[in-house]
Amino acid sequence: MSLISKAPIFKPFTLALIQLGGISANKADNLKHAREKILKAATNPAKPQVVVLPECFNSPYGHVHFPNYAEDIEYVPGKPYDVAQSKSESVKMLSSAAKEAGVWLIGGSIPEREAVSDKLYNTCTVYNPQGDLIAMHRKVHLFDIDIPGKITFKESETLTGGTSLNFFDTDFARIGLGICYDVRFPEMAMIAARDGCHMLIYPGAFNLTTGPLHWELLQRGRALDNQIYMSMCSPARDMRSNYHAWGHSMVVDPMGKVLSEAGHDEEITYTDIVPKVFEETRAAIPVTKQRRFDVYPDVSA
Ligand SMILES: NC(=O)CC(=O)C(=O)O
Repeated sequence: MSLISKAPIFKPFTLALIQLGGISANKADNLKHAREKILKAATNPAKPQVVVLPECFNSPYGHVHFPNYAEDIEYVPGKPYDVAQSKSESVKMLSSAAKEAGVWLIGGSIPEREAVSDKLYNTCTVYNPQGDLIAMHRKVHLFDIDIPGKITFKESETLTGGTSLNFFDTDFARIGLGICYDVRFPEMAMIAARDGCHMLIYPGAFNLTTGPLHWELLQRGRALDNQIYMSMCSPARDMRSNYHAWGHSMVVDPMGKVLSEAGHDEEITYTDIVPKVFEETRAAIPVTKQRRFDVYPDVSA
């Protein structure tokens, strides 16, 4: 018997992706700017129910910065979390912004320091419209790449990979979480889909080498393989920073069609998520019912 609870009935909703610009070395400025954009997104005539920030929105992106910006969150899954007692100023801001805006908020990611182990993680926190912290995801797969002459990046110099897969339920959908490089690991998306997720949302920050080649391809691949909605939310590109984010925050439908795509400057996109497409795709191309676990193993089992 599966321990996974029944997913909520999938209903239409609107998703806002905040492709945040101007992320600087000043954390207070980053938090203030993110808060303004959350409230701006929520008051848009599109009336989004879910608002998303990008990966590493409160600090410059780079392993050397993580220790200096890391915050102690102390969230225990399944246990109530008292935001008023939180040691994390980013959690406090995100919680109050979600409450004021009255939206589900996927708070991008921030560097986290777990006090008991002194380990650092790249961590996404999620809030309901009452401002409660209801889910957390620590980037499972660390971004360690070396493309000669192009880009070398080693998150594992300072970070530890998370050890759990995570999703959360709203009143209208089950949403799976990942962060950036996690999208390269199809098993994670496959397991989320088999666990009943209707959509995957990954804050991310691809770069000018992998972005043009892989950003869209990976999202369309994950969407199509699993017949699921898929979205990634990037920071805006800043050529004065050390890491040049690709931008192009995106939403893809279960047929693999790109529904919205930002440019590379600061921008907020609004996209309607429609259950009909999810259901029609699965009915028309019944791969979800044609798996041959007598021939190959079920990685989600
Ligand atoms: N920044 C990341 O985690 C991932 C990335 O840029 C890539 O996979 O390419």
